[in-house]
Formats: sequence, C-alpha cells, structure tokens
Amino acid sequence: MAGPDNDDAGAAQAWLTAPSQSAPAGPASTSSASNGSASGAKPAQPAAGGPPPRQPQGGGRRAGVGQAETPLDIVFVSAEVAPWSKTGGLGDVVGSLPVALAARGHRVMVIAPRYLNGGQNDALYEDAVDTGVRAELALGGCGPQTAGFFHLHRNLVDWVFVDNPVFHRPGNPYGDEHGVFGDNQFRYALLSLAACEAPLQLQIGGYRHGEPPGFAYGERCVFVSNDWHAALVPSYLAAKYRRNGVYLKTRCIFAIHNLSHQGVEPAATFPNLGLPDDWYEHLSWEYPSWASINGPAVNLLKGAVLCSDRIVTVSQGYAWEICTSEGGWGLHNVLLGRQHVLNGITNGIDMDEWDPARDAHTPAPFDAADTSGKAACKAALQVELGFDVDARIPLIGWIGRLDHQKGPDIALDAVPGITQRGCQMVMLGSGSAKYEAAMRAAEAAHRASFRGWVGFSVPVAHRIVAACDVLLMPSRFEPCGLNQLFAMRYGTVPVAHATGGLRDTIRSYDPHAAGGDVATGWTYSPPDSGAMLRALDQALDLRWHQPDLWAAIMRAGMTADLSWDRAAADYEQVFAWALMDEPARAF
Ligand SMILES: Nc1ncnc2c1ncn2[C@@H]1O[C@H](COP(=O)(O)OP(=O)(O)O[C@H]2O[C@H](CO)[C@@H](O)[C@H](O)[C@H]2O)[C@@H](O)[C@H]1O
Repeated sequence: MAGPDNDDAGAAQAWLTAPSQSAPAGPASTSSASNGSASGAKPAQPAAGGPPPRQPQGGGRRAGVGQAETPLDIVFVSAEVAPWSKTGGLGDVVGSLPVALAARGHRVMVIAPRYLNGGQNDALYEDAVDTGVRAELALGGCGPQTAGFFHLHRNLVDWVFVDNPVFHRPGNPYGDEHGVFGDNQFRYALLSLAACEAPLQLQIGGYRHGEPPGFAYGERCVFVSNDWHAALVPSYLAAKYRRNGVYLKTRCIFAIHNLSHQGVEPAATFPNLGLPDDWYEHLSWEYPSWASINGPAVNLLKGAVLCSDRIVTVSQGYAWEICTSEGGWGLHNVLLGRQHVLNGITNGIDMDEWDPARDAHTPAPFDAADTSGKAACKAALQVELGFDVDARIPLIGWIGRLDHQKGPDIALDAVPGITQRGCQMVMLGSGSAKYEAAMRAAEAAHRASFRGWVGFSVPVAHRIVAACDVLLMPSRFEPCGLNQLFAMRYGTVPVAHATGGLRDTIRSYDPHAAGGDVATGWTYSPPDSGAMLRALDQALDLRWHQPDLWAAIMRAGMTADLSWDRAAADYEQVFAWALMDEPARAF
C-alpha cells in the first residue's frame, strides 16, 4: 500500500495504516433546503416585481464562451482562493468564477489575504509583486492598521493579495492545531476594509480590451463579497464610503456559500469594526436558544444580509432552504425579509482542472467516448490501496471535510454494510479528530476493503474521483456541493442525500420514469445510512444487471454542461438587477 503523498503543498496527510500526522483544522468561524436538471442550468429567479428572468442558456455544452452585453468592473472579496489558499469549495468558486467572468469581457479583481505559513504553499505567492501601495485603515478600537497589496495578472484576472502580519502565521487560513484563531473577526474586518480601498488606490486596472495598464478600477464597480469573512464589505461601503460621497454608483452582492458560519462575536467587539455607532442595529444579534452561549452579540453575516444590494447563494434549492426555520441557522426571518433580492445560482466547476482527458494527477486519460482509461485509473488506485485488483468489484468513494455537515459518520456507519456487499471503499478527509479516529477504527476492522486518508490532498482527490464507480455524498445539508459535479464529469456516479444543491444538480434514477433525460445518479432521503444503502443497492443492482443503462448514466454525467460560463451569465443578470436599483442602504 502506498505511503503518504507529499505532492500537496503544506498538507499533513497519511493513509491511516501509514505513520499518521495530524491534519490541519477545517474552516470555521466563531459560531455558527427542488428538483433540477443535470446541469443545474436553471436561471436565477427574479425578485418579486423585478425584471423577467433571462432565458436558460441551452441544455448542452456550449461551443464557445458567451460575451457580456455590458462589461463591468467586478471585485470579488474572499478569505480563500484556489490555488493559493483553498481549504474547500469557497476557494474553488473564487478561483474559477472570476476567470469565467473575465473571459466574458468583464474586468475582474479578486482580493484575498496573502497567507504565509512557512510551508511550501508560500511559494505560490512568489509571482505576485508588491504594488508598493499601503492603505491606512481605521479599525476603531483596534487602532490604525496598514494593509499592503500584492498583485498578479493571470487568466485575465487581477489577483490581489492583502498583506498584513495577521495573515503570516503557521496553520491554515482559519486556524492551527490549537483550533480556530481567536482574532479572526479582526483579521477579516481588515481584509474587508482593505478590499474597499483596493479599487480606489491600486493602479492596476488596465487590462480590459487592450487598454493600457496603470489606472484604478475606481468607484463604479460591483463587489461580490463571499461568506462571513467578507460580510463587512457591504456595511463598510454604505456606512464609511457612501456617507462620504464615495462608491455611490457601486453595488455589493453578498454570496452565501455556507450559512452555518456567520461570524458571531460578543457585542463588545463592535467598536473594533470601525463602523459608526448607529450601524450597531444592523449587526446586533441574540444567540438562538440552541446555541451553547448567550448574551448580546454582533453577527457579521446578518449585517450583510441586511445591507447588501443583492444576495446570491449557490443553488436554488439552498436559496429556498435558508428561508426556512430548519435551514436558516437562526437567520431565516432576516432572509425572508430580503427574499425579493435573493437568488440561487448553481456553481460550475473548473472544466480545465477537472478534465479526465487531461488530468495530470491521474494515471490514464479518458472521456465520454472512450472510458477505458477509467478502468486503468481504478486498477491503479486498487493497487495503491492494497485492495484486490478486480474491475468487477465496485469501488466506492467519499471526499470532504470531516464535519457534521458532510455526514462522515453516516458514511462510516455504512462501512460494514458496504464491505458485506463485496465492495471496496475509500474515504479522504480532514477536520474533526473524532471522525479521524472513527476512520482509523473502520480501517482496522475492514482492512481488506476499507481505506481512509486523513489530510488534504488535491492529487488524491483527483485519483479517487477518477477511479471510483460511485461517490457517496451523505451531507446533511449542502448549499451546492462540488464533488458530485467532479464525479459526474469523471463518470463516477453520485449517490447523495436529496438536499440543497445535491438535489438540484443530480438527476436521480427513477425506474418508473417514462423516457425523458437519462439520470445522472441517485438521491435519497432521509440523511441516514439505511436510506443511503438502499440507494446504493439500487445503483449496484443496475450496474450488474443493466450495464448499458449504467454506461448511459455515466455518459449523461460526463456530457452535462457543468461549466462556469452558464453560472457567469446568471451572475451578470443579478449584477444588472443590482445596478438598476438604488443602493439597499444609502447611508
Ligand atoms: N481532504 C481533502 N483533500 C482534497 N480536497 C478536498 C478535501 N476535502 C475537501 N476537498 C475539496 O474541497 C472542495 C470542497 O467543496 P464543497 O463543495 O464540498 O465545499 P465546502 O463544503 O467546503 O463549501 C461550501 O461552498 C461550496 C462552494 O460554493 C459549496 O459547493 C458547498 O456546498 C458549501 O458547503 C472540493 O474541491 C473537494 O474536492
């Protein structure tokens, strides 16, 4: 069996039977639900009384990239971005949606921290040059702060990295082996305020349509601030800038990738945010009764829901779920109040990075026309894992953060049942120590046919996605999910809990369906191992007894339009709506 891979920068990782190292903590802040097409290609719904929705872009893959009717200056703000600082799906999205928007003719800047942790990952920032600009930031009780800006122009996008000592420390972006960093509210307030300065101060914006470099984006742009870490951007724009006559024509879209993290801290921290006193009401918050702590608090994500011009989340299913008491994490009433500006846009995937015909991490190329390379990938992974090498044995995979959301416990509960069915299974994940221990125990008990990998390794993720027959996604909730999309592109059939983006993107097999589109996988409910095993049984039965239909299911996934160009066009529609309206909070 193979030992640990060392090809993933900065990752601590090991097969469980190899000498194991502790994995970096997963992302976390201080606190903390429709059927659809295979492509997820439903257009965003308009706000009530808003303009009619744009027509869908067509079902199949489009020959070329569309062009924007109105090129805009767009500024993304995010705590993580692939490849520099990805810890999960947020990094994937912010690494690829901006590229898709730039390819459509927009001028796009992405602003994220310049994380230096002393590991191999630091080298990724070497191509970014110091602009020499130092922004003085007024962050209230924290005193004046300085932010530097490093810049790299690549794939038509301006990648800007905010530099400050708070981003230079061992660990992952959000924490280290001791847990989540205690000053994350301050670190991401600094990022958010620096991001507001970047379009005004950086003379980098000259790359659109052959314009000469050397001028600023200026104050007529569209911000896309992502998740709680960038949730102060709409508040800063409204309270600090518009009140002073700046950014009057700018709009801010707030993108929710995961509502369970909201950036909640005690109310006493409000003065540290550098916001005027009268802004407190937008952020004020009482912990819900189910929270383990109580007392007055500030909730950065709540502020963004109230103050941003439009809100986007990453699937239509999730846009619905977060407006319910079950899926709203205490914010459903606030979200219901702004439902008229809330849209769900299903994520795409990076079709270059996740291309089975050109994947540098896998041993053999394949595509929908010829899947023989997939069999080679499976055999290679069986060798690597020390499993029997046999194409007939179903190989089942699971990849994700070891977090309650992703249902690693549900997957682990099913291990005895899966191995009894004669399958092999591999799990890749990092995060909670208790789930890591459970993976170790499962491997010890089922050494012939179960392997776990503790750590974060993009190459291993590619090898598992390419090799497996089935990918399990037992997530309790899933705003969009990317692994099911990667899996479909590699002919790996997803079996997933019918929730959020999983239900939107997987066309579930229905033996009673009369004609129509071929399925791309299975969805099941409720989110427990029994329901998951029943769906897996149906899938395996079909694989054995109707191989032609199984191949058609694989092909349907592999040929679905999962590209970002479709989603990028939907984002453009949201930008256009935002620009038609007055700012949500003028001052
Ligand atoms: N141990 C490991 N080694 C290597 N790679 C690993 C890994 N663990 C996870 N990954 C990778 O990290 C990414 C995770 O994507 P998800 O869609 O599951 O995102 P996540 O839940 O982090 O983010 C949130 O944001 C995204 C983006 O909007 C939503 O899709 C999602 O539903 C929402 O919860 C994938 O690229 C996956 O392959």
